[in-house]
Amino acid sequence: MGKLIVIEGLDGAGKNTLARAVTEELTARGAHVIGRAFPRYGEDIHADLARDGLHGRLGDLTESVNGMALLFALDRRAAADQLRADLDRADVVLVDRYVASNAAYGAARLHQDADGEIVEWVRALEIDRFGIPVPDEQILLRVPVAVAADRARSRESTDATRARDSYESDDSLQTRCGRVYEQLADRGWLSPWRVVDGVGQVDAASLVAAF
Ligand SMILES: Cc1cn([C@H]2C[C@H](O)[C@@H](COP(=O)(O)O)O2)c(=O)[nH]c1=O
Repeated sequence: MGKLIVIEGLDGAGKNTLARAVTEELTARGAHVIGRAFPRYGEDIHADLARDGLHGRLGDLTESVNGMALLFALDRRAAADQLRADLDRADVVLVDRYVASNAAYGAARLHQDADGEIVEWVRALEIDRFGIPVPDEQILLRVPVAVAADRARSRESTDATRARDSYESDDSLQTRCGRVYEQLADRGWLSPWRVVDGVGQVDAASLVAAF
C-alpha cells in the first residue's frame, strides 16, 4: 500500500514544480511514484463545470461557496477508485491539490477560519460521505501572496490557456486562504502536515528523506 502525499498552497506557489522535483528525487531512490492533480480539467464534467464557475460563467452557482465546493468534491469522488488502485500499485501517489484546497478556499471565500463550519462540511462530505482516501501527509508550500500572484501573472502572460481565474486574481481572497492553510497545517487537519518555504529553490532531497 502506497502513501498518499498531497501538495497544497496558493495559486502560483509552485506546487507543480515541487511535484516534479519530488517525483524525480523519489524515482532516483527507486520508488514508484504516480502523480495526480485536481481539478481534473478535461477529464471530469464536475471539474470542467468548476472551471466555468471560476471564470464566472455559472451565475448563481459561481456565487455559491458550497455549490463550487461540491463540484470540486464530485471530481474527487469520481477519482476515488482510481486513487485506491494507484495506492495499490505505487509507493507514493503524489497529488497536486486535494481536499484541503476545498476547505481553505471555501473558508477564505466565506471569511471563516479553520474552525469555521465550511471546513468541517468539506471533511464530512468528502471523507465521511464520499469515502475519498485520507492523505497520509500534506505539504504546505508557503509563499507570500505577492510572490504567488507575480508567478500566476507571469504564467498567464506566457501561456494564454492559463488565464487567471476569479480566485487567482483576488489577492485578498488569497491572503485569507494562506491564513487558513497555516491553521489547517497547525491543527494537523486530516493528516500530519509539513510546511515548506517555497520562495527559493526547495530542497526536494531533504523533503523526500523524511517521507
Ligand atoms: C482542487 C480544488 C481547487 N480549488 C480552487 C483552487 C484554485 O484557485 C482553483 C483552480 O485550481 P488550479 O489553479 O490549481 O487548477 O480552484 C478549490 O477551491 N477546491 C478544490 O478542491
